[in-house]
Amino acid sequence: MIVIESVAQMQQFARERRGEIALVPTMGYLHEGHASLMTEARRRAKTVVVSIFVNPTQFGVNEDLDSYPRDLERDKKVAAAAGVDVIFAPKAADMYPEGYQSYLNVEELTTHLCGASRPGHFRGVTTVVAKLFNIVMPTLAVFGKKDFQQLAVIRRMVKDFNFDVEIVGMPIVREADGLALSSRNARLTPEQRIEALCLSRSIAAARDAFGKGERSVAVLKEKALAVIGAEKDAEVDYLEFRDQDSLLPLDEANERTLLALAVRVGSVRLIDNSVLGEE
Ligand SMILES: Nc1ncnc2c1ncn2[C@@H]1O[C@H](COP(=O)(O)OP(=O)(O)OP(=O)(O)O)[C@@H](O)[C@H]1O
Ligand SMILES: CC(C)(CO)[C@@H](O)C(=O)[O-]
Ligand code: BAL
Repeated sequence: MIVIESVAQMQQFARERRGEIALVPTMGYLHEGHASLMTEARRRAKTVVVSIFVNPTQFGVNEDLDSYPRDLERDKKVAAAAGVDVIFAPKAADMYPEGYQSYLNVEELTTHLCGASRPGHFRGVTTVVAKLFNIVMPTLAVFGKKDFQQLAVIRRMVKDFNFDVEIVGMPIVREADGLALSSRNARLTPEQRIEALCLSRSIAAARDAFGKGERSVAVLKEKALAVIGAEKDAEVDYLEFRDQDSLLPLDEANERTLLALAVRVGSVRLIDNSVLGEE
């Protein structure tokens, strides 16, 4: 495994391997969720590139860019164990040099859910992912369904801008107790780590009621919110039942309905989701 920091060197490497590259875009502090994406990339392509870049353009001014966990030495071990060929870890000044002024935006899908809570976030995500596609030149890129809206936005961008990249979505990897793996979990205190279970437990409550035949979104929402309301340090950012394609609100739930939520546990904002009719 090699580590490439320079954009120009990465692009040179990609030119030589074009047609056989799978990309796994990440912000680092790698965990088993990321490893599942790397394993899928390894299965599908001859050359696997993992990008590690805490992208400043997707963070709002009062967000956690500075406190976002980083540890390249640890990341190298996780990536090597998953059979990764290249870690691409560029510097912000190389990705956004002086004079930089170009952005890509998906208009409609980004107005909902995380896009509403984090204005400008998805504009930063699509911009950096488009840049990564041009630098790494992958034939396929693997993303996690934990960031369900991000995956939908990227699929839209690829379609609208005719990127010649296959997008692969992978299931959410969870701890044994149900908490979705996330780099930000590292910032939870032991007490908050227990409270953070309210995300997956609220999903379980809604799924349970749905399984018993409840279809009213108002009732399902009340049941899911009650689980989070019982926690001292947990504050709901949003908890929504949406059409999984348009992300628009619904009154009646069905098998394809997406339950997506973002909850602040102390100062740590966590997300989770589930499609009601899926495992
Ligand atoms: N638990 C998980 N299961 C599957 N995929 C995941 C999981 N966590 C993250 N991913 C995916 O890994 C990719 C990189 O995500 P990122 O580096 O932001 O990790 P993260 O753990 O989601 O961090 P954050 O704390 O910012 O939520 C994304 O495609 C994301 O959906
Ligand atoms: C896709 C991504 C790597 C872009 O910075 C990021 O949003 C993430 O880690 O999900
Ligand atoms: N996984 C999404 C990256 C972010 O929260 O900025």
